Amino acid sequence: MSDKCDQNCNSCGENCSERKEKQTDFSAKLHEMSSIKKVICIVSGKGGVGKSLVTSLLAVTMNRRGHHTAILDADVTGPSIPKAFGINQKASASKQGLLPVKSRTNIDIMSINLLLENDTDPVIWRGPIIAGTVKQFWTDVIWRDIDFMFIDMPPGTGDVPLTVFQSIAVDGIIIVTSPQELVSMIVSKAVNMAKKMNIPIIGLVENMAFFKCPDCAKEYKIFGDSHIEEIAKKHHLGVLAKLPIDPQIAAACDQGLIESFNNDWLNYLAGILEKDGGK
Ligand SMILES: Nc1ncnc2c1ncn2[C@@H]1O[C@H](COP(=O)(O)OP(=O)(O)OP(=O)(O)O)[C@@H](O)[C@H]1O
Repeated sequence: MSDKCDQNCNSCGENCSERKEKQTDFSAKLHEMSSIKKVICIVSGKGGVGKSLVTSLLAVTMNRRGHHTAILDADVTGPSIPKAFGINQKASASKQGLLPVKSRTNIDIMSINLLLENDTDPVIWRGPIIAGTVKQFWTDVIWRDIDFMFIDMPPGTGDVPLTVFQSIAVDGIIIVTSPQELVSMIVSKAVNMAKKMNIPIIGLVENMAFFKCPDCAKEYKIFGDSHIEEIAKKHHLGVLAKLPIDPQIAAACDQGLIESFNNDWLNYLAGILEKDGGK
């Protein structure tokens, strides 16, 4: 029996000979020195729709509005957060736990790329190891006085998102989509997963919704007409933001300067998050 036994086999992860019942509660305990008021997951039904971009911009927006903000990069096989923030240094540790790296504007960040020796090393791990790593970002990192944590989830509805939802106390999710064919089905999958896990859906964000010509200000729908309003209505959800295709934002991400990019795209969403408390 573990020295920490609280007689609750249901939530205990120890492989103990005296186990009385199967583990059904997979929730993981936040590090004892951490304090996080709100945890928001950014998800997408498929890859490449701009989930990491929305996570980064949302963290920057909330930080500018005076909230102490953090990003947990759960996209372990495709971690793009450190690059967008221009972070080159590695994470350090104290005796008590791992310490997130601070961005230029004081956003706390943890990502697998802050732990690997080389940023270009591929993470060739199986699902349970990846999921275990994300869990450790929750249990072993000291997240001090965080108002809003944003989790950049891996794309899809597979093993890792499932483990994250089971182990981390998530307050809500934001689903990112783009105006392409198949999106309706893919959003439905993400919505249904959240419903099955009993996690509140804050709403939808459409990325790459249009391109605004810098010369004549005409808007072009590069990926065709959007069906986001119908999809949102079908699931009784709100559309929280529509982001344009903007070459400047792509350049800012590539140069590690996302914090210097000025826009008001996510202000409405920020207001909704604030209304629900968190600071
Ligand atoms: N609105 C936009 N305008 C211009 N470039 C964009 C926009 N949204 C995303 N991009 C670019 O598209 C690429 C993919 O975006 P991002 O990494 O955010 O997607 P993702 O959904 O997180 O991808 P993955 O599922 O692979 O993790 C990045 O290079 C990003 O800079």
